[in-house]
Amino acid sequence: MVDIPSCSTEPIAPSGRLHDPGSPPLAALDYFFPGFSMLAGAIQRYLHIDLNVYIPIALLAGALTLAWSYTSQYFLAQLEHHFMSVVDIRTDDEMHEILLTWVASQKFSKGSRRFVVNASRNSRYWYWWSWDDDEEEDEYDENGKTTKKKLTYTPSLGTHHFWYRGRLLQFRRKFTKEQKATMIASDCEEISLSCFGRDPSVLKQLLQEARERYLSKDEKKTLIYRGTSRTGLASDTSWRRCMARTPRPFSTVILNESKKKEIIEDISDYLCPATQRWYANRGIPYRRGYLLYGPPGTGKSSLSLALAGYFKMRIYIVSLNSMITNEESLSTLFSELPRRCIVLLEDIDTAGLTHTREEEEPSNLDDQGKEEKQKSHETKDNDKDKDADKGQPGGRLSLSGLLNILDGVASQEGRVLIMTTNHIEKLDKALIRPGRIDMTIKFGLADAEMTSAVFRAIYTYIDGDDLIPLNADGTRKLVSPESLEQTARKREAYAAEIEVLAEEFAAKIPALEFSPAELQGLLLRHKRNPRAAVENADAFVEQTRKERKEKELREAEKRRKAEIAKKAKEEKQKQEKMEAEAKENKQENKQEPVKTDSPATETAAKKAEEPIASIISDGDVAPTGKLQIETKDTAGHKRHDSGYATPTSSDP
Ligand SMILES: Nc1ncnc2c1ncn2[C@@H]1O[C@H](COP(=O)(O)OP(=O)(O)OP(=O)(O)O)[C@@H](O)[C@H]1O
Repeated sequence: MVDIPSCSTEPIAPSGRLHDPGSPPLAALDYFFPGFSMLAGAIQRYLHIDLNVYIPIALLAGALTLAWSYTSQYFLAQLEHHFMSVVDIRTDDEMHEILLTWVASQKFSKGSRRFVVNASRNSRYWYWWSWDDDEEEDEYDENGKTTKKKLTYTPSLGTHHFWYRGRLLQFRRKFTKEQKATMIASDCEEISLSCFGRDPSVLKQLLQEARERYLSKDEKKTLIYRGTSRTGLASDTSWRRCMARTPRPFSTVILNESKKKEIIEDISDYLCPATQRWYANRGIPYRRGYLLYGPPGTGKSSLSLALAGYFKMRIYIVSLNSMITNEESLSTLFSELPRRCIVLLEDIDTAGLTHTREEEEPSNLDDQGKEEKQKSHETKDNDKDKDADKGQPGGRLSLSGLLNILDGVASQEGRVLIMTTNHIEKLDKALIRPGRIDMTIKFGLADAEMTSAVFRAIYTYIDGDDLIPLNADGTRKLVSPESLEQTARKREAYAAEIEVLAEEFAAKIPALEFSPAELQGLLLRHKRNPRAAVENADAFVEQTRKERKEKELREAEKRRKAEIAKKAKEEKQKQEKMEAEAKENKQENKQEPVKTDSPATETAAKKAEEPIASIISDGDVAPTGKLQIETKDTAGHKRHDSGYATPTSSDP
């Protein structure tokens, strides 16, 4: 008879002996993984594998791996520290963008097995994955349909090696742990470049090359930067490149030609190196300011962009209406400006900057008056600031804050400052005095000349347009392979027709009623059919007037409601005050009854002691039914104790 141990639950040793469940390894494992010894027994019984033998080996292998990982990391860190050169690039520095753009164009990046792909220019960090802007744009076939859109790639997180000028370099991309919790993913990134050897010159060469390529690529573009905050906090503002645009030709801005010439000559003269010396020799701060004012949509921003394109300067835009704009953030932004650039401050009529210094220091007040006025202003300002402070740390920008920034050390000399506003009348004289604003340019609603110019600007044929003259029905058709002569004749006829239509259009649009932007809106609705635009001009005028009237009515209604609410509030406050005073008087009268020979005061004192019900019958009680003391002033107005006068029947 063979004794089969399978019915036993005891683990067995390879020798055929049962495992001792109390053996140290099993006991320890059982402690951490309850039921492990049962599992080990079953494996041994059915698979004939003794875990008792393998576990120590596995543990040893694990320990060795761990030790290797730590030691290799340590040695690599030491190696990097002593025998490698490393350059770290900060996320908020423009170099970050420059390097990633360079990396995106490299072979190793395209051949990377783990990578980031990007197809959209609208991606927040599209420039990380794109080198050639043209590459990115869609291509169109002759029917105007998109045919293809190139994808661009950069290596994903981790370490990547590549050769540069015969040297092995290392590109590392990683997330920083501390930032992960507070920032969005792309902002947590850190990148570094390293090379073997203690001489970092190859890294510097690479960075220099990347920068030069980047700048040469942007040479023909207008770079637009905006003051933004990554976290939405004013304390975290910095300039972010938001766009690289094909420069807007100066001729496309519709403005008085002599004015345009004047601006260009003024800025050219200012930017000339000799002028800088001239300023320096005379100790005059080397800066120049321009104020563009006028109704919305009349071309203020367009002119600023066109100037940036014309003078090949970057434009840095910050809106003073923005929630992130306060003294601290604006000061930081100004301190980060390059030497030569255009700074566009939009909406300078924004709240906080609209009270004038004249209000604070009127010349016709004596010293005491000035002091009182000043005090009342300070209180007002404090209240304003307090209100603003509720919304954001640091509060809103104040006038003196802005002036400090414009004149202070943070303001870069050599920049062209452009301020825009819709309400020049609201601006403090100090803000626009010479030295801060050296030239003021007015933008107005479209007159007949401007209207026809807007029309021509939209419909004039420009080389490179893929559309050619009108069909018989007034629409334009796509280019077909025609003889050059024929095309030229057609273009001539088209240009003549556009001239006539422009005049017709201008005749239909009432002068000084619509902004160029509004007219452009209408024309863009019919961009392939100028005749339709002319035909629809009357309807546009009617419709826009109607909409404006409705808007005005809505706003008037809103104002009326606000007025009523304000009055009701005031009334309530007045009444509360009267009640409180009446109560106070009553208490006083009770405590020390008024003793006087005057019959009027006696009556009043008697009335004060009378029960309220009897007074009500006299009709001399405040609407709440509480007691009021009434006298008459010299003009015959009844005066309640609150001090507010109401007309009596004797009033006219
Ligand atoms: N004088 C102009 N010349 C050429 N285009 C104009 C002109 N005025 C307005 N436009 C067109 O109208 C649009 C809005 O113009 P823009 O942004 O320059 O106006 P704005 O005066 O800066 O307005 P806002 O005060 O609201 O900022 C643009 O697309 C621009 O092309």
